[in-house]
Amino acid sequence: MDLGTYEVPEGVDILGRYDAEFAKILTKDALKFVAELQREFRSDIKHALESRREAKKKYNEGTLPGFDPATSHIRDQEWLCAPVPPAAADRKVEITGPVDRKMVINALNSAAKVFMADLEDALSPTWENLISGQVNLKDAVDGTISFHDKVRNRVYKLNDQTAKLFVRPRGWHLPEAHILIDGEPATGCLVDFGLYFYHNHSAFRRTQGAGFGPFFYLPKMEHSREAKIWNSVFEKAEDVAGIERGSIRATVLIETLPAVFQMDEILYELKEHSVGLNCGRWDYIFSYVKTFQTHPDRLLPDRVQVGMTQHFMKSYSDLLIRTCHRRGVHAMGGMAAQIPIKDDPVANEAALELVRKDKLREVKAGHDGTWAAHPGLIPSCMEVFNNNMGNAPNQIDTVKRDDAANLTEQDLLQIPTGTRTMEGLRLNTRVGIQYLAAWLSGSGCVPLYNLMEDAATAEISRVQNWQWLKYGVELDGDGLGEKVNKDLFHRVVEEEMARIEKEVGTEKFEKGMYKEACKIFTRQCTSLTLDDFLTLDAYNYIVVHHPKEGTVKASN
Ligand SMILES: CC(=O)SCCNC(=O)CCNC(=O)[C@H](O)C(C)(C)COP(=O)(O)OP(=O)(O)OC[C@H]1O[C@@H](n2cnc3c(N)ncnc32)[C@H](O)[C@@H]1OP(=O)(O)O
Ligand SMILES: O=CC(=O)O
Ligand SMILES: [Mg+2]
Repeated sequence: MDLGTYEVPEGVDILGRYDAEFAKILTKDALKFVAELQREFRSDIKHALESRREAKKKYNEGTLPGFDPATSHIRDQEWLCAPVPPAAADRKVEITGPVDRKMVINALNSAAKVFMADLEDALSPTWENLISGQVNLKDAVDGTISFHDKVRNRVYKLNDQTAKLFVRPRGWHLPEAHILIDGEPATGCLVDFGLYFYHNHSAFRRTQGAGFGPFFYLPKMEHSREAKIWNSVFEKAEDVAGIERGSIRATVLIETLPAVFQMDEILYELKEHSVGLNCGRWDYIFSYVKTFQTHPDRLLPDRVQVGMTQHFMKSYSDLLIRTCHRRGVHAMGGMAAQIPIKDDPVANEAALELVRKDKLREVKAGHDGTWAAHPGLIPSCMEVFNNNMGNAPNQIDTVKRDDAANLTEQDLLQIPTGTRTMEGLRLNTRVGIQYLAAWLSGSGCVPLYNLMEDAATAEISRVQNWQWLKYGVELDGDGLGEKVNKDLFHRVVEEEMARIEKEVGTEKFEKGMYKEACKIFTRQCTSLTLDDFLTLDAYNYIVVHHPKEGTVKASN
């Protein structure tokens, strides 16, 4: 093999930068496994994405999402998912975060029960982030990961006790443009899953999973047919690795509006591989707007007013708990957006109190665990769950929530109450542009105005602006009564860009990607038809091909 080139199997091309560390992940055999997954499942994935487009067309024509009469037998009959593996029984608090080396160590050491290593909402999917992330995950599973912060002369290493690792690959819609398989970009999540599984299944099962694993989180699905593909991917991976059926376990995020009507069906498809569902509340709100993009009677109030106590959000969480516990698996809660505020103890305590309140609501409702965005939140979240669950690892058998069986389609779709304001429009714009600027620079999760912002929260800002513009809504909550139109929006964009420059400083503003972000965000908010995802268009700006380094073909 030439120095500086990846050795690839037939039909695979690598267009990303060569790096000797990356080559330990992008081995010929690992790439062969990814290519096999791609070839076996590409037509199913294509069909699933086409079905999403057909469903969107129906919703745009006025149909409301709902339970599918054709699968009522799955909802009505009694059946159980495979028993929860002992290694994943206690998931009271799960920390999430991108796969940055230092953060992986900090998350594993955080005293959370689980670390969800995120290749999705919290990660900008640059080649560097993704493949160095795979290096970090492998070193983490091997137990050898370390990091030397030279500026602070601090060495990071794993504690004796660490959180259990779950990995969240990208959603089905995202391509991996640096890896071509038979001339086409690979499916991002198959690259993420395939590389991680290939390199880590054996060590994970030995050291973390007590014979089970690896463990995954599966994002942004809209229908059980997508869960069926994942189940087949898992079966194929188990066969290739020669491990028992049901070794791999996954928690599916219920974070699209169509999927809330498919929770039993999704668990059914993944019956042998399931370890529960999770309330991905931020994408869920995004999906509510997206699903009802052409329904002016279902506009949301300001983003900050759409909390978990709104009837449609509470109904979604209650039904998720009931469904999971009926099927014998975890019902995981979601992410509070507040993070520690370093320089203001009073504001910090107020933020912590909001997190505690959110977690108390979750545990009392019957959730078995929750998400935390930052290590500083783990003690408070853990305290709330321990105080309310005692020594039990979960509430699967104790809080059945049969009362939620009566929740209807109307409950799940009920329009949230609240108002729309100029400040809501401004905040959407300011946050959307700053988040996108960070994402284009390689950071997929950032603190903005003392809240965590990631791809899911930024999506809410984008689609809400788009919808308010499309319907010229009246901003009725601040007494100003302005109607949103293009002139107003362009003025807001200009003023918010000036505010951002003032806040971050001219030097950072000029060096950063703010102007590019503003262009993309403004285009997406004002386009005739709504883009499905902010990150699909933005992805084109972070793809960096290195054709000169190329790849060297090797025989199979
Ligand atoms: C909608 C959804 O999908 S939610 C799931 C996706 N979102 C996430 O995963 C959020 C992850 N969280 C984060 O990325 C960060 O906490 C942010 C961006 C929100 C805040 O970041 P910052 O303000 O830079 O954090 P801060 O400076 O307070 O960090 C302090 C320390 O905690 C560490 N830290 C902060 N968050 C995390 C985390 N989630 N995992 C591991 N370590 C973390 C930092 O690395 C830093 O470590 P150090 O003291 O050793 O240097
Ligand atoms: O992925 C989680 C969400 O809230 O979105
Ligand atoms: Mg999400």
